[in-house]
Amino acid sequence: MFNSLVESIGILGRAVLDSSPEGILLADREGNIVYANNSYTLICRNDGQKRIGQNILKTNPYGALTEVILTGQPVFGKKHLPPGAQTEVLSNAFPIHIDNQFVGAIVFFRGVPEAMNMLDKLAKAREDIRISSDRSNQIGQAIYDFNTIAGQTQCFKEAVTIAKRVSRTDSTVLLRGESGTGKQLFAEAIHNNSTRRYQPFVNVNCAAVPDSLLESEFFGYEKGSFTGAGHQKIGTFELANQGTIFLDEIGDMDLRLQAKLLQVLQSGKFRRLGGTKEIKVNTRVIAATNRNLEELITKDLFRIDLYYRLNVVSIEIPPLRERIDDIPLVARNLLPKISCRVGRVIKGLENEALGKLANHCWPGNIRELENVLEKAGTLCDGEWIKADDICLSPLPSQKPESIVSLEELERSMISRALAKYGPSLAGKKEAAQALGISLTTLYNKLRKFKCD
Ligand SMILES: Nc1ncnc2c1ncn2[C@@H]1O[C@H](COP(=O)(O)OP(=O)(O)OP(=O)(O)O)[C@@H](O)[C@H]1O
Repeated sequence: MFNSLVESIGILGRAVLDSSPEGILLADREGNIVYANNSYTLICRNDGQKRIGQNILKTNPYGALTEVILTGQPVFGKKHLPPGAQTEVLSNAFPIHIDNQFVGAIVFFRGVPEAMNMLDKLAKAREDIRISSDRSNQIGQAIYDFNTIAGQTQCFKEAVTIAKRVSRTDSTVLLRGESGTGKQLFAEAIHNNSTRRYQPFVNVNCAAVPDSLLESEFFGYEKGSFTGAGHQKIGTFELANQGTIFLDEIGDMDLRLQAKLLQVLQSGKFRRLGGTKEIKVNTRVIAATNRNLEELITKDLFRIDLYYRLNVVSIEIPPLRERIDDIPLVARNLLPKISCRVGRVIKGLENEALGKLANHCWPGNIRELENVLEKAGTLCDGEWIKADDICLSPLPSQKPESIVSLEELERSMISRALAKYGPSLAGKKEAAQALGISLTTLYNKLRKFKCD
């Protein structure tokens, strides 16, 4: 068995085994060592040639090779100090079969420090993969550019002109306008028209992330910095480095974080939570709000210094009711999107349908128009939307002289107040105050009208 196994290795087999950086020992089925490669000698600092002919069951009764000889089963990741060796090794050993006959076993091993080093590299590679997949999940895509923003009315064109101008600079921009007017669209278009367009565009909705998590969302954290921080997290400011961060609903940010944000805007530097290293970023900031920041300042809900810092260039996006003439153009622009959503081609709107849209006051702006058209596209039976396909929520301003029920009036005022102040808790508080009712009453009415 001894000689036949040695012969079976052949010249090529020896050359291959000798070139391996792993230590290798081969034993026949009785445990007699028939081969040791060069790396065996280097790793164990023990002459491999002297081991040939020794029986592994006697010389190393607890090693991986012995275990395979005794059980016929492979052994993985066994840590062990071989006899005569000066360092522990980490071994994988396998049985060898020829013509279905168990003829012996082979062990591959590395010195533990070297194996640990490889495990470290593996862990690092895993972490790199996790971080980059985290990044790709968080980095949004800026799709829109100025060609896709529809609007021909004077007030709208003025907003677009300022946005185009500012896109060529690195200035901080504050986009203002009611909910659904297209602030996000403007932010994307500014990024895509800037020299940063091939860099990340990262979108953070300050109202959607709980205050307690917003800080770590912005600045990231180090592993172990708090219970549950099992790994390092890169914050959105760092993810947006060289690119643009879009801080949507900035008026809903909590005061403590406003102070931190101001500090970062002033210095361009921050530390991850639990971190000691200062991280410097070159991130362009575009903020947006549908709240009245000046009013929030008077109520001590928004920092005046942050306001000045953000308000370097302010762009007011007009509500749709102030650009009713744009409705045919905007609706036409929305039709390809609507066609995709409803699953068939909608070619356009009949004139009567357009007239009906022009008589509405659009508290939800273009987002509301988009929803109305989607519903109409679903209901219409041809390729053209008719007036009857259009369902608008009843609003008193549709026809000034028309009389509507008190319930309709109430519903409409609530939806206007929410469109003005936003759907967040802070927005609802303000809406309730403006409507002269308590927050609880507002919630009850929202439940009643099923519009919460
Ligand atoms: N000029 C436009 N042309 C075509 N579609 C538009 C236009 N402006 C906005 N939209 C569409 O209207 C919807 C609302 O736009 P967007 O999200 O940018 O509004 P917003 O002002 O950021 O709203 P919010 O304050 O609620 O976050 C989006 O689906 C957007 O694609």
